[in-house]
Amino acid sequence: MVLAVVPPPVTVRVPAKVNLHLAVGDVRPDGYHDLVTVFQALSLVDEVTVAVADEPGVEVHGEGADQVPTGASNLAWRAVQLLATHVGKDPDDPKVRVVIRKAIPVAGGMAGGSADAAATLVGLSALWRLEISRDELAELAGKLGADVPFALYGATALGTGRGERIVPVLGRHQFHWVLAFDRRGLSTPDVFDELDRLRAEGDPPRVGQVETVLEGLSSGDPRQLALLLGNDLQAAAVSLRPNLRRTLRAGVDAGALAGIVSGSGPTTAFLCEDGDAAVRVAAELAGAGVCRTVRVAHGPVPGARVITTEEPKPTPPEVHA
Ligand SMILES: C[C@@](CO)(OP(=O)(O)O)[C@H](O)COP(=O)(O)OP(=O)(O)OC[C@H]1O[C@@H](n2ccc(N)nc2=O)[C@H](O)[C@@H]1O
Ligand SMILES: Nc1ncnc2c1ncn2[C@@H]1O[C@H](COP(=O)(O)OP(=O)(O)O)[C@@H](O)[C@H]1O
Repeated sequence: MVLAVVPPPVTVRVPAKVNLHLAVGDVRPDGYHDLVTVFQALSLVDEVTVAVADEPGVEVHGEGADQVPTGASNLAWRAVQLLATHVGKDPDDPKVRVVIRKAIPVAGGMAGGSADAAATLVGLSALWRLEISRDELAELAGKLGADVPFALYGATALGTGRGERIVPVLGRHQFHWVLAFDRRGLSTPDVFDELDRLRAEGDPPRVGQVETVLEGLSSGDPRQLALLLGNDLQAAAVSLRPNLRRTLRAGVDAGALAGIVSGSGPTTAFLCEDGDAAVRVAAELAGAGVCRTVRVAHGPVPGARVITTEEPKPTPPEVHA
């Protein structure tokens, strides 16, 4: 008698990111821009469960689920196909179901789709019991999108190249954030295009040196860090969504130390003095009517990691003669 053991589903928790510093170079021949960025992973997380299934596919629930494709263009599904190909499985019949529970706003500049892809890579590595290092997964992740490798590592990190080359930034200080979600998302390529347009017409502001931001981080003083936050894409995001100017002002009026557009936006992120201040700022910002939803978060937090693996449940015994 042989027991056919189906491996149990694997659930992975994966963080959103904010860019504390985002310096954007000129557009390259491949359409990408060279970046120098400092990512921080925040306690706003998606959860992704991967399971062996006869009916493969992706299900999406939660924040913005109706705006996320469930077919082949879902970034998590592209991660399934890429990893399957990499390890010699059939990418068109991977026998996997992916269930995504979203809290990260869709097209919000917080890398939610990238997070789901990174979580899928980590989940499948556990489900398929692959001997594969984080660095090898990061190589694959970079093929899925510029932001995907960071979601594997989490914490705070320096990103260069397209943003996919990651070096950890050490530090033990926690920072407290308020996040304001806008009513609709913004397309990342549209925001980069808008920056190119603004630069062709004039001279939108450019962020300073990354070294000063790294010093601000290591001081652990949110007041110092607040002075150093900067994002070259902010002018472009505000140009496409002028209402963000009002949101940024409202956050500071509510008591935040500084506000910034997160990545390509339109989510705005407000750095606060401490956790209590963040709760107060969130309450006041929510009452100001300048955004759809407000969340409190802290960072840095770890990257994509498995949170549950139930004991294997044997299927009813199959008797082989
Ligand atoms: C802007 C950032 C900042 O962290 O984050 P988001 O705001 O999207 O979360 C990232 O660079 C987004 O990374 P990601 O969303 O993974 O980008 P990709 O899918 O690789 O690229 C989408 C498109 O964005 C533009 N793009 C992206 C990265 C980069 N370094 N230069 C670019 O010009 C290109 O037009 C590209 O076709
Ligand atoms: N798993 C996913 N979660 C969210 N968005 C996804 C996913 N797969 C594909 N997308 C698409 O990717 C686009 C960018 O989404 P997202 O990663 O949330 O935003 P951003 O690039 O601004 O951080 C969205 O328009 C969405 O339709």
